[in-house]
Amino acid sequence: MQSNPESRQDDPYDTVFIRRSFRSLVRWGIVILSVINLLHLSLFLSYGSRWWAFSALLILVQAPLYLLVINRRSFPVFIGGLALLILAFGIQLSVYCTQFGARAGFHYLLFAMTPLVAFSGRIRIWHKVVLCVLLMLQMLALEQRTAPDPDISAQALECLRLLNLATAFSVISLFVMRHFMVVAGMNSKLEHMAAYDPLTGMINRRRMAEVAADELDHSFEKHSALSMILADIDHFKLINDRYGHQFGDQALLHVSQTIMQIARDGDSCCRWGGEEFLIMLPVTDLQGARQLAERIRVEVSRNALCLNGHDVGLTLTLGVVELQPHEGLDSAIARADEALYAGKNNGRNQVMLGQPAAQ
Ligand SMILES: Nc1nc2c(ncn2[C@@H]2O[C@H](COP(=O)(O)OP(=O)(O)OP(=O)(O)O)[C@@H](O)[C@H]2O)c(=O)[nH]1
Repeated sequence: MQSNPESRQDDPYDTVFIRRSFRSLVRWGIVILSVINLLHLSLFLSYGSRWWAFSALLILVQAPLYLLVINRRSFPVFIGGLALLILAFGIQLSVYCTQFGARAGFHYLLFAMTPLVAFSGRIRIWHKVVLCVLLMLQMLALEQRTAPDPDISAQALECLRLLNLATAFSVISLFVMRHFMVVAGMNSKLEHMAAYDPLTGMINRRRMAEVAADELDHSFEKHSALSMILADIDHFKLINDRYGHQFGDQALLHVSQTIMQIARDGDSCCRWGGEEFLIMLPVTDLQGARQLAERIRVEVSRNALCLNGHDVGLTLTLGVVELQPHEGLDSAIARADEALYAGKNNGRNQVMLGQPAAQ
């Protein structure tokens, strides 16, 4: 069995998707950190504090680490750069808190680290809990800091506190919202993958079972007719063997497109299996379904596929049934299948009507 080298089988929370999402969050975090550092620098400058020099030094030290984390594809380099960055950030906050006291609110920025810990992939859950507890302890320790003689005015301290508080709030909101959007987007992609055939774009067997159950209920409630067509490409194995699987796939696509063009809006077209298609026709009786099946058959047989300048003809055999009152999906499909194979035995390239269900 092939496995993805990037995914770890023993940890369901560690997926390629989570890792990509985490890296993207880290990139966002770096952009935000750069902006905060610049804001701190300009605040120190505007209030005439000599701490602007420390702030500028931090920017110079952190810049190469940003590049290391942003550009590297190798995990050890990425995680090493990130660890150094987090260490530098932790030291930065501790120094600021020691210098200005908790009143300046630098420790609030530690809150903003929690989404990064929570959304990371390779760290196990209990390691994340330990990291969050460590963050909390550091925050509580910094919260106790007092600075009787900060090198800055009370007004500047208040500005710093508001800036740090607003930053922590914004970063958490941004990370959580961004992660929600990524997860929601991924979820709808997965739902689509679970319901559609990637080659033809038709709904798959799994989704068709749900659609058919709804159609059965609806036709039962409204006492309306409901029919189905099971179509199978003739001698498809021969086509694959003679012209190759790629051409076989092209043939499947061609037939599926013909079916979808001819079917009406309310009809449901499904790739039922390898070279089999199931079409559900609400409010359609047996004769209506037979006519539609005949149109599909004629259209497919008329339009040959071109391969290296040669025309390769395709034909379909189709089994058609109208569902009988209280008949289940399995029974109707079994009747359509019988009709289809009767058509195969009768020479193929034809539409066969199913026998009525045994009462
Ligand atoms: N290219 C391609 N071939 C497929 C796909 N799915 C199934 N097949 C092939 O379809 C062929 C079906 O062959 P059979 O079931 O023997 O039927 P047939 O050759 O069409 O014969 P009749 O149905 O009796 O006319 C097999 O060779 C499968 O490998 C697919 O997605 N792409």
